[in-house]
Amino acid sequence: MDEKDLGADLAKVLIPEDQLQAKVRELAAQVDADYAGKDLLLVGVLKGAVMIMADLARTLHTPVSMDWMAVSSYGSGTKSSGVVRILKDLDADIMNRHVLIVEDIIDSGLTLSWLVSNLRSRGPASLEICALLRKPEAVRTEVDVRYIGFDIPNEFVVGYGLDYAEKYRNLPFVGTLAPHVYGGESV
Ligand SMILES: O=P(O)(O)OC[C@H]1O[C@H](OP(=O)(O)OP(=O)(O)O)[C@H](O)[C@@H]1O
Ligand code: HPA
Ligand SMILES: [Mg+2]
Repeated sequence: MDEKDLGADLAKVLIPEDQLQAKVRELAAQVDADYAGKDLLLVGVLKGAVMIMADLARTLHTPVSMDWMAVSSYGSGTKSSGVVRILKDLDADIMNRHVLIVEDIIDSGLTLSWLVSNLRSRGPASLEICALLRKPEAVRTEVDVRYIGFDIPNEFVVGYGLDYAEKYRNLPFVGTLAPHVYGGESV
């Protein structure tokens, strides 16, 4: 799918597919350098992180294990409810393991700050974050993010894992949603 197939729902392409893939290679090179010789567990945050998790894991040379957590704070809207719920917990015990959380986006930062304190209490050997996208508001949270793909403007974005009401996750690029699709509600 490319820009010609945007239809009426998407306002514009913010990050085209080739830029996403180039960034994945950059992030993977940094992770490879930092975790050489270590036993690394990637923790993907469902469902948004599915694409970045799959692409990052495939690009890494470091052998990794992969586990998933599902938490939800957005429901079907464009605003964080502020309440984080665990929908699916990790299968793995992360005590004494090197853990890298893989996220699609840090928006308000609520999800990650909650997740970091939750996972830290389980005693990992190390705990770092890799997030593909970060919005300006996230800078205000205390979460220390080791690997960042792109800093983006404060617009609601979809594609490459990111949804609006469970749609658009399968777009291979990141785009902004036309305001009429979500009723012009501010993000
Ligand atoms: O920084 P925050 O404001 O907390 O927002 C970021 C989180 O919100 C989205 O998840 P969502 O709850 O929509 O679940 P999903 O990944 O299944 O779409 C996104 O995937 C992040 O996990
Ligand atoms: O901009 C966004 N798009 C999709 N999901 C999100 N979750 C937090 N922010 C966003
Ligand atoms: Mg979502």
